[in-house]
Amino acid sequence: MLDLISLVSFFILVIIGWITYKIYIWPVYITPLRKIPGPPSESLFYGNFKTIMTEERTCLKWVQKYGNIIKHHEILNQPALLILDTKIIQDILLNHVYDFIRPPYMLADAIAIAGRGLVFAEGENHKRQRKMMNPAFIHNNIKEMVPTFIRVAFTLKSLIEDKVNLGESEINLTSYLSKATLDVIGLVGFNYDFNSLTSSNELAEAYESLTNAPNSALRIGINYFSSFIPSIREIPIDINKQFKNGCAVIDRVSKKLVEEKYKAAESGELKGKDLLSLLININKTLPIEEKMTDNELKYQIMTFLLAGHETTSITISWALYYLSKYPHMQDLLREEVVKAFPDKSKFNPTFDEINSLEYLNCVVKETLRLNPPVLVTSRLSTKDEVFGGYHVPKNTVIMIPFSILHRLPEIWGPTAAEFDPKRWLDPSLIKNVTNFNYLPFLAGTRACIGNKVALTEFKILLSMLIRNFVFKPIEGFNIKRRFIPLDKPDPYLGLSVSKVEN
Ligand code: HEM
Repeated sequence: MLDLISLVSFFILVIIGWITYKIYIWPVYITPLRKIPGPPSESLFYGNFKTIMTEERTCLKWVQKYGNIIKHHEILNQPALLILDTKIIQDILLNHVYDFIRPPYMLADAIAIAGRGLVFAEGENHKRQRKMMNPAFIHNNIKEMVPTFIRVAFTLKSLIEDKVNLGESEINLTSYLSKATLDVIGLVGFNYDFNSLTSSNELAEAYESLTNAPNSALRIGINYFSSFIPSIREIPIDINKQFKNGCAVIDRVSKKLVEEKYKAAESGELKGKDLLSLLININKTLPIEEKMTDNELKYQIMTFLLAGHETTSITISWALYYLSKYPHMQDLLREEVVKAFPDKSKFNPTFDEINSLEYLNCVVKETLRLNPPVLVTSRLSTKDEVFGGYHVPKNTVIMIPFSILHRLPEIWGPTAAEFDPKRWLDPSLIKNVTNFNYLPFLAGTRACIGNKVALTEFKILLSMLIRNFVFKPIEGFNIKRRFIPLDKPDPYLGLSVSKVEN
């Protein structure tokens, strides 16, 4: 009996020792990264992760104190690097892009939802998919999407107008904007009409349940550990059941969409200008070794949804938030839009017309500077590296924090923290801005493939709203930021809305 107790005690001591070594002794005293300056860890569980995601001011102080290469601690206290040095960023994102992969944590669920489409493909697989997909995103194809953006913008405008006409002036715009951009990406991405602005839909519901469930500790824990212990997803609890049901709906609907398009392509009838039709038509012309598989094509559907839906609606939300806070900027933008499109019932801009509006362009750039929906990107080094004279071993997690780079006073001046669209017209400031210190769409080989789609869609939806409505903050309604997984207004963007009378 005593022996059994000793054995169990010994076993427990070994486990405690191993955990202590992994999350305390190694990260603090042994890792080669300990020689790199940085803040002390704030928690054995979160490390400095929460601060990095939510406290830009503290991070800016770290940059002043420790420089552009900062050691910090990730979840479970694991040592990692924050990189703000633009030369090193260029190496990671461009010159040696395939030496840095996405870290495995949090990846299993994302891959279960979106598969190894473009966002989650690595190495040669990514190279092949990207080469094949680039032609679908050329200028001329995006021009063809403009009528769809305008059509959805009119539906959005009518629904908000109906509310205002009913005397409901305080409106939750998050829900409208999210539905509008979902409808847009469904139509331009794979010619699928979610119609979510006006009805419910099983794919929209599955997608919503997977991406917008509340951030409980259990959900985050399962999400994190499922990358290392996949069987966690097999435990029969509600969170896992919902997850599996959601993935099953996405799989079934995406498969059907690809099959239908394949059939149309075989009989030579696939004339659609949506991205999936373009991809299938491009795929037909490629040699076998460059072709996308059926599964890869199916994965792109969810990839477009995940990458292109909320990112765009959140950007419009923040723009409206700032414009409601600063009415003179809202007036300036409205003047520009009214001047370009005097008759609001015939708002029908072309791609070139909408992109020629100077102040609108400044508003989108400034919104994406202060509130890039993707706050940070992470990579894992697959080789030993030397950064700024420091040895960085293989398997180091590296974070590039866009929101901090976008607020550095040495680039953006003393008003870096303020929303000021006109800064983009100041040549002395703009000369400091490069592809590797202003990164709302990333840069280099893995930069956002949909950035022109997003910018044009943003401009058309925002112009439609500003042309038709006046937005003001609701007294006493406090809007905060929810940082994870994307930086969005919390609890939602609620604004007081009235009609522009003439
Ligand atoms: C304002 C809207 C958008 C923002 C701010 C944005 C931002 C980004 C960022 C930062 C990345 C790089 C992520 C990383 O590697 O960690 C990215 C990648 C990507 N985005 Fe976007 N995006 C937006 C809209 C869109 C749209 C509309 C689409 C599709 C039509 C799209 C498709 C993609 C894809 C496929 C990738 C992966 C590219 C690759 O790895 O080669 N995005 N986006």
